Amino acid sequence: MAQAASVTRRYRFSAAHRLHTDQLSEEENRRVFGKCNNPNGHGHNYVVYVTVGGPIDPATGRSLDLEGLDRVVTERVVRRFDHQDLNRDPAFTQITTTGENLARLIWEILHEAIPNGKLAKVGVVETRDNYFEYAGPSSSC
Ligand SMILES: Nc1nc2c(c(=O)[nH]1)N=C([C@H](O)[C@H](O)COP(=O)(O)OP(=O)(O)OP(=O)(O)O)CN2
Ligand SMILES: [Zn+2]
Repeated sequence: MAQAASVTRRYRFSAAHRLHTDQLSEEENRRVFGKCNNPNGHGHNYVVYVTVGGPIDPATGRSLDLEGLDRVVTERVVRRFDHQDLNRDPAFTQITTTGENLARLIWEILHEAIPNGKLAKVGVVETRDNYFEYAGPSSSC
């Protein structure tokens, strides 16, 4: 029986954002999001870790074609977000541009494109100290 393994590949993009939601008043936004609600926004050099898994092909020793993964992530994620204002992205009109939401959005984008349930996890590094992960909807939901 083929053994399963996982591979994690790192990607980068830089983007601006502002933590703000129309569901709260201006004052509540300032209280909840603090300096991250600054109207001028701010930027991050985001690092995205994409983990994919599957059986190891006995002939190649690989569980995944990394070049294929690069194509998908570059076209669908890096090109979409690099040097953009995340708050202007259509996916963020109703949700805040938190790391949690960004990790989930990237997972959803990649889940459509990566076949056979191979996508295991998306990790997003936002700052030196902030790291977010999303691994798909919880089975209990
Ligand atoms: N739950 C979340 N909280 C915060 C998020 C988030 O995505 N989810 N994001 C931010 C900011 O976007 C922010 O830019 C990072 O803020 P902070 O952690 O304060 O970053 P600093 O490096 O400036 O931290 P200091 O400790 O103040 O140096 C905030 N919260
Ligand atoms: Zn931020």
